[in-house]
Amino acid sequence: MGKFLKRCMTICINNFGGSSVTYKNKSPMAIYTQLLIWLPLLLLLPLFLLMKKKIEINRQNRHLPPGPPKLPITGNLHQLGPLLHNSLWQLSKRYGPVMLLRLGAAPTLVVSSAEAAKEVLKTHDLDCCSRPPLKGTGRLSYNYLDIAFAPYGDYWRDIRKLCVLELFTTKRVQSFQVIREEEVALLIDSIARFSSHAKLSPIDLSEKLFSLAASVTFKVAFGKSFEGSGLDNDRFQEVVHEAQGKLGSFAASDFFPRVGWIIDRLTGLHGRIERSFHELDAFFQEVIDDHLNPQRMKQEKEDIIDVLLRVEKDQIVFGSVRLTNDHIKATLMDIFLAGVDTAAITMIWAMTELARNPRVMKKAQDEIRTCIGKKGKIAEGDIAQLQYLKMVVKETLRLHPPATLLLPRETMTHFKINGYDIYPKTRVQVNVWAIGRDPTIWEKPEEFFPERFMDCSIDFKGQHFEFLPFGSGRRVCPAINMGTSTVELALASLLYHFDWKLPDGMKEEDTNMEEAASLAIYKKVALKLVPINHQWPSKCDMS
Ligand code: HEM
Repeated sequence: MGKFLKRCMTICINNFGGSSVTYKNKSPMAIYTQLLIWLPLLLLLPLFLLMKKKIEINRQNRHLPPGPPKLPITGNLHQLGPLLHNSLWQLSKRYGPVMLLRLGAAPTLVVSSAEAAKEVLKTHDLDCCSRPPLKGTGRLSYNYLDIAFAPYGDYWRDIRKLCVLELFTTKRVQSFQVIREEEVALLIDSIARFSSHAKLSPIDLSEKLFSLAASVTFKVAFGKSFEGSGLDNDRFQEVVHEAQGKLGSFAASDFFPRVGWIIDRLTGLHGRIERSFHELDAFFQEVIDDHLNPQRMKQEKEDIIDVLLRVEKDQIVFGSVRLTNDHIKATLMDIFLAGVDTAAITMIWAMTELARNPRVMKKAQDEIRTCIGKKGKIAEGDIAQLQYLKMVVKETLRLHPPATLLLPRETMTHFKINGYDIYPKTRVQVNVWAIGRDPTIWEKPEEFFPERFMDCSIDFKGQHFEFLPFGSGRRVCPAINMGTSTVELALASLLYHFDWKLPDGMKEEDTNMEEAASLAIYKKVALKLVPINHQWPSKCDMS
């Protein structure tokens, strides 16, 4: 510091014309002006240097989580493949369960163990329960008016409370039971017709189950089926799919905030997101207008639009939220984007695992057929008895959670995990897919073995950090009951009514298990199985 002051004095003296010759030649006014310029600098410089020194010391003291070496601009992006959860899993084996990457300009914390997940989602839930502002999510959520992508704050708390109290209560979910039973019955009928006409031909179950999830959601949200809606069913499903694809695709502006938007325009992503947004917006506006039409036939039960319009009309203010049409559309967007694929993907993986594990398939069918008998139809009230089926669903979600990395979170404060410093504005990804395969938690983790959940208290409500298909903490999925109700009823009915065979010549071990990425991770190759109408043994066979 002494040396520094001496240098400053020298500079000053030189500038004021320290040599007697120059000094003498200067007017008092010029000297005064020079003083005015340099004196504050002279006084501030030590302060500036002190601060610089402090920042350097702080930087040296920062204890950041380990992570792979980075390239100058792109950071770690080059180390990631199309299946992000898998690339991150491989990297975590090398760098540990708490790992820091830089994806473009975005520091990203990746958590891959149950203990670290508990730190993030429970101990530090409040420090990191915001969402990063991303290109696709911003546009499709009407500028974050939804629940899933809104940043943490009063607005998100109020809109989430409103939806939990009005849309996702047990009572409301039960009120949609009839819809689920009707749609599942239609699916079973269509498969039964197919199997009696095209004997021993495979059916595309992936397509059937996506349609089922979309039809249930459509009816729950809009109060009528595709057929009666006058909307183009195929186009609607396509648009929902496309929107999910856009949310799952790489947007340069999410990683390079200053220049990324140029790349997104050049690659056409910007235009594709806009198109998806406008098509879905037009669908939603059409059904809202239809609900507002005074000539519309009064429905017996309220659908989701009825509920939201009622809240809008009554001007019920939940905290800061006063609903408008954009809030209703953003909520509908969440229900379609978060609800359709997740349920369909779970059913498809469950049927895939059962097809390549005939022992498990038979055990599940025996349970269902014994409990239901020859009643001919499964009602939602029957599901509570089907304990093995529930274990099958859990085992499916352990190995194939649709949201492999949950939804991205963003930190809001500085805190420590395992002694590592985590700074504000860091993205957080919890790799629940990797945790579900952790050999220190799960014996023979790659094996599909539902019995592991027998006499075991582990469930998926967010309290067991080794099993988090619905997330945990403040941002946990608010619609767990709604999601699992469709999955359980559909699976029970498929297993009750049909025996399922692999297509001719195919062995269990040939089943394709490849994954593909969208907003959720789905089965890449469509699941095709042969349905055979179940023949109940005659009385004498049974004896
Ligand atoms: C099997 C079905 C489902 C699965 C596996 C699933 C999974 C998830 C996951 C992992 C999250 C993120 C949690 C986190 O960030 O910690 C989430 C959030 C969410 N889910 Fe689900 N979900 C399912 C069904 C549904 C359904 C049917 C709906 C709506 C009808 C829905 C609506 C939401 C919403 C609105 C959020 C955002 C919550 C927030 O950020 O506050 N989900 N879900």
